[in-house]
Amino acid sequence: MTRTPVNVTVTGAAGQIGYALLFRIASGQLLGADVPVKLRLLEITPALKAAEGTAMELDDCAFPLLQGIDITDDPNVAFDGANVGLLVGARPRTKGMERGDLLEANGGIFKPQGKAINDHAADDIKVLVVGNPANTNALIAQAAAPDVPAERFTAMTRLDHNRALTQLSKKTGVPVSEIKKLTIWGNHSATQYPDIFHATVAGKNAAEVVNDEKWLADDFIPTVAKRGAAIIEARGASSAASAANAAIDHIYTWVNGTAEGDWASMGIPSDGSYGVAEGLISSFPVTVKDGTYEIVQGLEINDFSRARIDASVQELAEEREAVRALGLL
Ligand SMILES: NC(=O)C1=CN([C@@H]2O[C@H](COP(=O)(O)OP(=O)(O)OC[C@H]3O[C@@H](n4cnc5c(N)ncnc54)[C@H](O)[C@@H]3O)[C@@H](O)[C@H]2O)C=CC1
Ligand SMILES: O=C([O-])CC(=O)C(=O)O
Repeated sequence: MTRTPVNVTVTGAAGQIGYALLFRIASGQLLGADVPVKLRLLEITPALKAAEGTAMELDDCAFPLLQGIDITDDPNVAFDGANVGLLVGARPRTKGMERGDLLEANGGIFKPQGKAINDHAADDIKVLVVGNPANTNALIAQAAAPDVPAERFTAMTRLDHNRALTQLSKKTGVPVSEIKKLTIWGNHSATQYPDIFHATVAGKNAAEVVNDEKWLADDFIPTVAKRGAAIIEARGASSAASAANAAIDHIYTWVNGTAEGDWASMGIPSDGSYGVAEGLISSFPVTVKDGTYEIVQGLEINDFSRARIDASVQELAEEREAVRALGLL
């Protein structure tokens, strides 16, 4: 194999998403079946031993594409030469914590990681933030990396996109493979807006096929937006394999492109499109070609959608103000 390996850095590698993610990266599902990878696992010091255990298991898979594993608790080492950064490790909210406490705790994680990316990553670095609150954590990391093009910092809403695909498939009886152009707008939070008005189901407009605004407002949207909480309730732990799967989908799409006649949802820095304040990392419909994404332009936004997009964007603006007040931007 002569191709130069791609350096993939995963933070929070010993966590539950990390465990579901690393084996798929090493098997070629992140970048392609012919792309060799080197893994860099970043963890906090007390979790290094667990990360070593995962690395031992990776060794034991004898993946032909896996050309090395480094484990470290130093972000400067973890991101040295990184081509892809999957920022999964984050401080989850625990009892008694206010949102502001969470933003502050995560600032302590994403600011130094952003700086390490700025100082050490490869020129083509692509960053996906998974750790919550993903959009605002991405903003913190981006702000700490002024030498990296801002558009390289993205946040994950692909899990929401995939959840919406399945809910729509169940409602219409049409397989997910025949559902296109669905959009998640806004924040990866309960305010997100899954939009089917431009989606197609077996070639027909999805909203017309469904023809049930009550289902849309009272069933579909809350089911998708609150799915994370429903998984925690059912499993006793937050989504892990589905989150890892969405991270794989997000990067695979970013590197290999969207299919003709379809688009994906990505949390990306707003250029002001669709009235989303510039600079906020908000989810948009995007097409991707040659490793570059573009916001789908010209979609008509009806009143139903407008109110919901605005509410989620308002929440993002408030989160930005909160981290700004904490000196994290
Ligand atoms: N955007 C999305 O759609 C989703 C986001 N998430 C979020 O992903 C994050 C990770 O979830 P899990 O893997 O289930 O959590 P987890 O608690 O199992 O693992 C997190 C890992 O991050 C590590 N970590 C903490 N601080 C770190 C630092 N400074 N550097 C490197 N590693 C660090 C911890 O030691 C731990 O091993 C959470 O914030 C969760 O809310 C989860 C599901 C979906
Ligand atoms: O809700 C959570 O804590 C995990 C998450 O982001 C999701 O499953 O969408």
